[in-house]
Amino acid sequence: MSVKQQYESAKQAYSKWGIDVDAALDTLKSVPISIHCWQGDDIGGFEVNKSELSGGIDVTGNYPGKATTPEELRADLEKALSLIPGTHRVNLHALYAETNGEAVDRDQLKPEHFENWVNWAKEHGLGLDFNPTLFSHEKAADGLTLSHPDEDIRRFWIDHCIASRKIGEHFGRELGTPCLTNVWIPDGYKDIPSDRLTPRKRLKESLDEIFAEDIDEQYHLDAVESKVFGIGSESYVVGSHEFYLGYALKNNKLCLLDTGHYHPTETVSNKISSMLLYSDKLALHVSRPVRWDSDHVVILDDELREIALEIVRNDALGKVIIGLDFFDASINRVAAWTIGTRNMVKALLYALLVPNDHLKQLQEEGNFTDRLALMEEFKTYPFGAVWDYYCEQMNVPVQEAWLNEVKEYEKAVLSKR
Ligand SMILES: C[C@H](O)[C@H](O)[C@@H](O)C(=O)CO
Ligand SMILES: [Mn+2]
Repeated sequence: MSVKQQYESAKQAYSKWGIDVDAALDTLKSVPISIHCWQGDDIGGFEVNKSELSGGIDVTGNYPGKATTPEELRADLEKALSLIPGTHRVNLHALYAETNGEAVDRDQLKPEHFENWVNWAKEHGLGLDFNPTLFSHEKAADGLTLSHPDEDIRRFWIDHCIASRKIGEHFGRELGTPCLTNVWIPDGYKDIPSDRLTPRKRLKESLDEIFAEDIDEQYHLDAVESKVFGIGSESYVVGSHEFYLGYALKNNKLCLLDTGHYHPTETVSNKISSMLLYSDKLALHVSRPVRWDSDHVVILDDELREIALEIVRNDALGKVIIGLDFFDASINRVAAWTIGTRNMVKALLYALLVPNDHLKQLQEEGNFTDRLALMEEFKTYPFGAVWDYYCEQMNVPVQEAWLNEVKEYEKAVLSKR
């Protein structure tokens, strides 16, 4: 049977439950995933005075062929994007600035340092998102930035974040789609603090300065990302979940939930509905923590499906901004992007093909037997046939055919680096 014939047969199975598969695919096409550029070069960036990766995060593995120039990184992203169905976005960090060999410190960064990225995004019809980089820098050597006791260091990072918001606004104006600029800081302590409040007060004051200027939401959105611990900040993180939840609600900012930034049995899927009762929008960094915030490539596991279900069944596709955050240097990096992003899109498709309203009704009626039975049966409905058809329609390889393309790219391009 052809992909189309299998699709037609799958459509019939879903139509029994009133699910319009064609409409689901139309919806899916309109959902952008923000693909993080940093999977392509192990969060190295292109700064002239490059520092080692710091901030309590780590990339392990030494698979050959990582991008070492902006041109290589963009070429690798293009390859991955050609294997992922849909129109997506690319998420940049400040350390991906291009400064023509001149050392420009982060507080001095300007939109012009990202012109190549903007032109490239225009050429490929992509939106851009942005992150100030508050790690891998001598002024973050002790793991403190916006909450630092030293005023000069704080000033430097505040200015960097202000500069980053202007860069994000520029992206939004140039590309006609708002840029999400997300602030994540590594600040915290290895051992038990004697004062948890003072650093948090300083962080709050720094954020107030950073966000003092309003930027039109048509071009730019602000997000803040919390964390539970990092390497070297095991006992205390200044920007905890509660800190940013409070800050975001009070100041009309987006909370960004990274799926690797919570206690191991705490799930982001269970937070989305609560948070959307109090904010119009929130943002995600979808990652895969293995025992810690290890940033493994996203797989189609239960939690990914549950996150997608929470977004879809709560009618929140326009409210939850979906970004990815993983970095694995032990496998082909183009494959890592492709696997992780295809899985995110697959999870959304899965969620669109579940009779969500019927299942909600069953719960309201207290019919938990039918609820469980159907939720389980839908796991093996012919979702794969719909996915294959979607890939074919979107002119990207069907099933594992993309892997051969990555292997050819590795042979022709990556292996020559
Ligand atoms: C590089 C990313 O911005 C960084 O991973 C941050 O988002 C994070 O999740 C830190 O743990
Ligand atoms: Mn993150």
